Amino acid sequence: MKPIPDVNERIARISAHLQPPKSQMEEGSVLRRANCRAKGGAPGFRVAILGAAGGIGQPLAMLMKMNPLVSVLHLYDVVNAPGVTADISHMDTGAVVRGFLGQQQLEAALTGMDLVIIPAGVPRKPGMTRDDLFKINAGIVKTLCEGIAKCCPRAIVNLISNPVNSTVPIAAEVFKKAGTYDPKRLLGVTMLDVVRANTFVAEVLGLDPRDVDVPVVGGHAGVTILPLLSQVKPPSSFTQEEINYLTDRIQNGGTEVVEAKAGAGSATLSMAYAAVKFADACLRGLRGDAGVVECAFVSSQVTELPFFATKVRLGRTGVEEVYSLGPLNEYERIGLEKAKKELAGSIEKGVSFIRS
Ligand SMILES: NC(=O)c1ccc[n+]([C@@H]2O[C@H](COP(=O)([O-])OP(=O)(O)OC[C@H]3O[C@@H](n4cnc5c(N)ncnc54)[C@H](O)[C@@H]3O)[C@@H](O)[C@H]2O)c1
Ligand SMILES: O=C(O)C[C@H](O)C(=O)O
Repeated sequence: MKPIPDVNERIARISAHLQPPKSQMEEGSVLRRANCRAKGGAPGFRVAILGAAGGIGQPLAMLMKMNPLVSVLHLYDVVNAPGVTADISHMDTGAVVRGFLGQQQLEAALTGMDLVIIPAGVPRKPGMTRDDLFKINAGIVKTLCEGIAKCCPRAIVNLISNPVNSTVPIAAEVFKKAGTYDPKRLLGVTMLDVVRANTFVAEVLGLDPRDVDVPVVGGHAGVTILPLLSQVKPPSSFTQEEINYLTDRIQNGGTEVVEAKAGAGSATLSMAYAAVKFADACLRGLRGDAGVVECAFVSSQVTELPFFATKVRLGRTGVEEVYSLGPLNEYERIGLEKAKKELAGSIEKGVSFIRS
């Protein structure tokens, strides 16, 4: 009897025809593949998830395997990647799945990727702030971004690991050091704040959440999460009591889940949903779809801070336009000042982690 090849070997054989020529991994490859795709020729984009065996990583991997824009899905983790890969690879959807375990396989996981999604790192427990995760997650994000700079410097990066307000500046500094920084390609994922805001506002208004659009700006921690309720679509008015309730619930949505999970981690399922919604928007932008607009924490000139979350337009090169805040009411202006004060410190902490 012939020996049975391992999962990666079998997947590698099946998918050998999907490997793009080396030249396609360079600049312009995204455009060429997207153009092919529009004609029904090539099968889609190459996506890596770093931290794929985690609470977010697993459902995120499952949902990305279901995304028709994805042709190749690389699942990297320092533990359990083979099991998750074997499991996800049995789904009868188009994307070919490959698993990568441990630091020595990081480069293989990253080579040729169009989009890298990073949910690697430790989550909060009750009583902790997101900043309490800095000590561990800063180093993890640094190492992973060094790999990206080396192996897929043109990839779009979706950074989920907390504290996002500091990990995005860390990633930017790593890329600057490597000479590969493109601010249009680095995005901190704040989509869960928008998802929550849409849900909670819809509850108050008695609407279907799918019909509600709440811009959430600033950053991704406590008072830096600033919902702009004056700009809700469809246009709506709220009592001051509703504004206080909604702002507080949106700002503390993460803590609500951390406390409910009572030590077993933070939001994973709603986060995987939000991450896929955001990644799908990035892929549609890469494909060349018009009018793809989402909120994200990006390099920005909207305020005096170097990074800020606002609505951005996503396109073939990543963030193609960063929208301004629009008209704010007095309540939101006060919230903005508080958000900026806290954000400034978190951004500086991330920058100094790499520079000093
Ligand atoms: N941006 C957001 O809105 C948002 C929402 C929820 C959670 N998060 C953050 O996402 C992160 C992950 O949360 P989780 O619940 O999935 O945690 P988890 O502990 O369940 O999973 C994290 C995974 O990362 C892996 N990992 C650790 N070090 C790694 C490394 N060096 N390289 C690759 N993988 C590594 C772990 O093995 C684990 O599988 C946390 O920092 C959490 O705070 C962010
Ligand atoms: O709250 C957390 O620690 C996780 C995440 O940032 C969230 O908003 O759910």
